Amino acid sequence: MTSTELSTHIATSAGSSLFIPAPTTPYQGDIARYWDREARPVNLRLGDVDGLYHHHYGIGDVDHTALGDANDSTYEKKLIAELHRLESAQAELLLDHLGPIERDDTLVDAGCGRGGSMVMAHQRFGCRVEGVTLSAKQADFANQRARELGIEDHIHARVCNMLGTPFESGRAAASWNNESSMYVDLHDLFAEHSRILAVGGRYVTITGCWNPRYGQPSKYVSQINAHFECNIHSRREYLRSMADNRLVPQAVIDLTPATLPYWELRATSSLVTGIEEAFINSYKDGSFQYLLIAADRI
Ligand SMILES: C[S@@+](CC[C@H](N)C(=O)[O-])C[C@H]1O[C@@H](n2cnc3c(N)ncnc32)[C@H](O)[C@@H]1O
Ligand SMILES: CC(C)=CCC/C(C)=C/COP(=O)(O)OP(=O)(O)O
Ligand SMILES: [Mg+2]
Repeated sequence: MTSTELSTHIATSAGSSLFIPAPTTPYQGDIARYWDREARPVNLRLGDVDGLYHHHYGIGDVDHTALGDANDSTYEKKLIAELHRLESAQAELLLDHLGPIERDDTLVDAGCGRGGSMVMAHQRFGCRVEGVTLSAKQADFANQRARELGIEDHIHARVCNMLGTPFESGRAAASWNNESSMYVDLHDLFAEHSRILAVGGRYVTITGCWNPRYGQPSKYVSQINAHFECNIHSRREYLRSMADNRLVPQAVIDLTPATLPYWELRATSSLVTGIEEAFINSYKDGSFQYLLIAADRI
């Protein structure tokens, strides 16, 4: 039994397991503080559009007819709605790859943020969704949104290290990391997903990863790491760590071309955060890729 498994979950019998949380590190304390303090307009203004708050990026073609004339007084509002639509389209694509999910299934969102993807998953499948985040502020926000929507019986966010969750082994029908895998060691991560997933369950991640064909992380990838205090992994590490933990890829989709229109539109908005050029340049020079990987737990 790996140290992660031992420190994570000492099961005595169903329902009476003794849960010992995975150790947290000073780094995870910093990440918790980052997200507790985060309040960027680019995230809050987009979430205000329909109450789905995301901390991930968009995919798909920009609907320029929806934007209208850039000189129109309503243009900024339409641009925010369009950026948000593209971010919600990204979550829809992730959900498309979870496979057949029943109302009595349980899903796990590892690194759930303010819970936008959790709400979308429940609205699509009618199932239960458990989310974990290091940020108490995010967990509270997500649970408040669930109460406002009257779905608090179905979705729940908690402060918990995704490397050591309290969830029973082999019970999750599907689980995912939506732009949250770059904060943890992938072997530890996929060992925990492999533990909580049912045999035949589905794991999905949408992530940015550095491209081994480029050679090493580029300066743009380093800028993104510094901006978010994260540690972007290579595409090779994802596939190797999955294989070592009984996760066999069913689909690997390069979403790089699909995310560029979002970034090019975002770079024209008043909500820029300064990281836009690093994403655009790294996608264009091939050093960075935006991938969806869907894998079966065998
Ligand atoms: C970029 S946000 C993505 C949020 C969400 N997946 C979404 O798509 O909106 C990254 C999330 O990962 C969470 N996170 C980072 N490291 C974590 C860890 N070790 N355990 C649990 N959550 C973690 C952060 O708290 C944050 O909620
Ligand atoms: C693809 C990669 C490597 C992403 C890193 C993880 C991350 C911080 C995503 C966006 O969060 P956000 O929506 O809070 O960021 P922003 O403020 O830029 O919109
Ligand atoms: Mg954002």
